[in-house]
Amino acid sequence: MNRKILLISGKRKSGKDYISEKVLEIIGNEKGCIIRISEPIKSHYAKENNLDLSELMSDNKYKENYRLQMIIWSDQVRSRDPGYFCRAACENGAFKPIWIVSDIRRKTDIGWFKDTYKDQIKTVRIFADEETRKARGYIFTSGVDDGVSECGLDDYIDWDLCVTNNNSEECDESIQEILKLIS
Ligand SMILES: Nc1ncnc2c1ncn2[C@@H]1O[C@H](COP(=O)(O)OP(=O)(O)OP(=O)(O)O)[C@@H](O)[C@H]1O
Repeated sequence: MNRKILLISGKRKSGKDYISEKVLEIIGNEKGCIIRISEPIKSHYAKENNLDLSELMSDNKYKENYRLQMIIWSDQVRSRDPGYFCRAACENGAFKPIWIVSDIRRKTDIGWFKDTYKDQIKTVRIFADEETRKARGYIFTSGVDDGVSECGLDDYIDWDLCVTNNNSEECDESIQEILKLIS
């Protein structure tokens, strides 16, 4: 199947999930789906450590408590197989023609998608000011915000589209730009 695949990246609380959900609302569930690389990371991690997966999947403190440990554990898995979580995440979207991958964090993620799906890929970077991100609950965490999962794409310049999401006007404009990429 020839797909359109959006790879969405941005710092913590820049609004990756929020914008991905809004784009999906417009595209519709028939055509599109959101793929989260964090899903297989969380489900495998929860299983191994006997944790509550629904709490890990939610946008709350429980997830933040485990974020650093999950990063360390998932890096160990990635060092053996860089595409492991990307491959597992994509199994969830098999039959949909449009995929929105809402949590691209590493050059190895982009590399795996480009190698696997070639010119079906469009990359998007979302920017939000630190002040805005703080208002959304971002608190600098050592080991997370200075690590590769958060900074690995800071120097990536090959984005198909860069957008901002500091307020609802910017968010609406950004959504329109993203939709143009897959029209
Ligand atoms: N344009 C917006 N208007 C109102 N609220 C927003 C907007 N963008 C994001 N938010 C809110 O900010 C919070 C963080 O957004 P979101 O979870 O999408 O960020 P994220 O980049 O996916 O974060 P993380 O990397 O931590 O998963 C959420 O509560 C979301 O509802």
